[in-house]
Amino acid sequence: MNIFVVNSGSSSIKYQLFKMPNDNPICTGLVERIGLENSIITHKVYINSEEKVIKRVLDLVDHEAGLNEVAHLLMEPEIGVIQDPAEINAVGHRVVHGGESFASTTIITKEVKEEIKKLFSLAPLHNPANYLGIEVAEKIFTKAKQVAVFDTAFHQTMPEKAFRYAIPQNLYTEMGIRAYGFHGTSHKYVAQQTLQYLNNKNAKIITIHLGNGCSMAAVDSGKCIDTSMGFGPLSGLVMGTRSGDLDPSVIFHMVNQLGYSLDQVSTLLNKHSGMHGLTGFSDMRDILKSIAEGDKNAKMAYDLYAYRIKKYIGAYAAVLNGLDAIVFTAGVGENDSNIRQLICADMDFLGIKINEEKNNIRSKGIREINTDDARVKVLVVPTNEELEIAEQCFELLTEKATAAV
Ligand SMILES: Nc1ncnc2c1ncn2[C@@H]1O[C@H](COP(=O)(O)OP(=O)(O)O)[C@@H](O)[C@H]1O
Ligand SMILES: CC(=O)OP(=O)(O)O
Ligand SMILES: [Mg+2]
Repeated sequence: MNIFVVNSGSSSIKYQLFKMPNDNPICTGLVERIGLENSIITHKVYINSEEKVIKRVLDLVDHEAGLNEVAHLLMEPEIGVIQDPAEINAVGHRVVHGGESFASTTIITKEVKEEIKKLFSLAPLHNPANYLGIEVAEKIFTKAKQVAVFDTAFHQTMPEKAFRYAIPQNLYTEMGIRAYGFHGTSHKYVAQQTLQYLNNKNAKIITIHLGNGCSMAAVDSGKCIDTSMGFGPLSGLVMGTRSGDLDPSVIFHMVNQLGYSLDQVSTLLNKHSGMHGLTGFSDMRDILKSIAEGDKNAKMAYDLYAYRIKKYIGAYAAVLNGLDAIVFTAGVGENDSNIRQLICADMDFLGIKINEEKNNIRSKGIREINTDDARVKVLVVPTNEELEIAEQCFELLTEKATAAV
């Protein structure tokens, strides 16, 4: 079954094509700078374990232009991996917010699209882009089943005391105001990889996803029991452009005393805060460069970023009542050894001790970076949201096919 996975962001599209049940992608790619001059497509084709990289610089005005170009690349003579869009059996979409309507992977219908649309205001950086990705894929891959995999789904196992806010009851029962949690596909994937690595399906672990957006999850026996993002993907950790945890009084003060509109506050907290607000840069590589150049402000921001994560590790070790492993993943978590070192420093009372040499080794697979005598494993586990999405689509569609027989 050919499953094409689309992860649409506001200005980018990540994609992978799988011939399931084979876990190795046939091709992968990234479209960046959509809507700007000089958009870039990096397309990789894997033939007989050899990687062929194609880079194209184009002006892609929108996601439709981006996905159309990707479809051409999939079919291009010489590097093409299919001959016709009809060869794609399913398109798996990452959809960030599924609210309480979607606890699992779902075939996209008109009604499902309406529900996703209703959740735009709760995930303004993500759901509109995900929705657009679905509309465009429907036009290009007309014969394919369109499937949604929700970031929120993995967190649906949280107990009520973890997902409820202490606000009047009807706001939850009638309006659905509660914590949902995000990056669930990534937390689920790395948690499962970790349980396999530890050979212990009952392990207590903390997964730490540090990408542009950042979140953590407390996972007991493979089930999420708490997570740092909430009603929308804004709370919890300090992120590239998002503030993370903030006393709501700050918002009242900004609106009532400083004259901000609510839209301005939303833009400020979602797009101009986090590391970007603190340093002017959202990309950790730029921040590391500033620190190396002696920028004290950048160092303070880096310390704040690590400190917030440390606090959540303490909290989650408590709610898990024990800890077997902490797991770093995503762009920053997988690549920035300095942040891992800073987060894990002075946590030996919890059994967390990092081996500096192991921490600095770069490799592609799962890596153990704790000292030999540490009680808690510290792991770097590369995430693969696209593979997890393909597997969930495959499972759903083969189940449906079996049920139909
Ligand atoms: N070598 C590196 N050192 C530090 N940070 C890195 C490195 N490589 C990538 N990153 C960080 O990873 C982030 C992107 O992570 P990613 O998981 O791809 O995020 P997203 O999926 O949200 O776009 C970048 O913003 C950058 O800060
Ligand atoms: C939910 C979320 O924050 O996603 P991303 O990290 O892709 O922005
Ligand atoms: Mg991501």
